Amino acid sequence: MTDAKTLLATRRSVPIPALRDPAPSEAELTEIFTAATRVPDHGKLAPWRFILFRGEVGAELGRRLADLAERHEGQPLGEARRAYEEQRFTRAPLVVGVVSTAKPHFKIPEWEQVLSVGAATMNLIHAVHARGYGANWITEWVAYDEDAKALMGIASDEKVAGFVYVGTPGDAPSDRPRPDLATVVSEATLPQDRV
Ligand SMILES: Cc1cc2nc3c(=O)[nH]c(=O)nc-3n(C[C@H](O)[C@H](O)[C@H](O)COP(=O)(O)O)c2cc1C
Repeated sequence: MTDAKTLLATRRSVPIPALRDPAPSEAELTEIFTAATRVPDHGKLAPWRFILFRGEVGAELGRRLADLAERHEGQPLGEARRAYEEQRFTRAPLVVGVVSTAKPHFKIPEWEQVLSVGAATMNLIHAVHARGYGANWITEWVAYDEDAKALMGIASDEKVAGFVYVGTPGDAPSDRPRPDLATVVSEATLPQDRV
């Protein structure tokens, strides 16, 4: 298990084609989802849920999403595009759909519920990486298309936070530039006195 300091300092997304078998075991997945659901959550609403896409169901959903894309676009998909859509849930050993179930609440702002799904997604990713696996958080059109959501069993009042692709990384990915802290961190200032 990678220690927390190293994990936070070094984690980065693994390109999806570099995510190979094996996926985390079922016992590891239980630990990973336990970590993913251990997040700040104002009001203890658990305003998120997780869907595992893998195996034959993942393959069949990919085929149906390819058909849906074709219907939407009104013409046959090219060979490469069809393969891409069909392999949406099989190009990594496991894809976790993270769904926001945030809704209006008499006390807890919906915005705070939405923030909690981001925290859950990031905890999921860190828990995956801590165990030596790799992850990549993407969305793409299927996250925003109501017909695609219905195919994936996601209600119209739910939102897709992302699809987290999970597997064993091949090569370590090179890093990418990170923000200059001076541009994003500042001391609070007092308001200017107005005359
Ligand atoms: C909500 C969300 C959705 C994203 N969707 C995509 C996507 O559809 N396609 C993509 O290439 N990257 C997407 N990204 C960015 C990837 O996660 C990207 O690999 C990542 O930002 C790289 O940074 P990292 O190395 O720190 O993980 C998304 C990121 C977030 C937070």
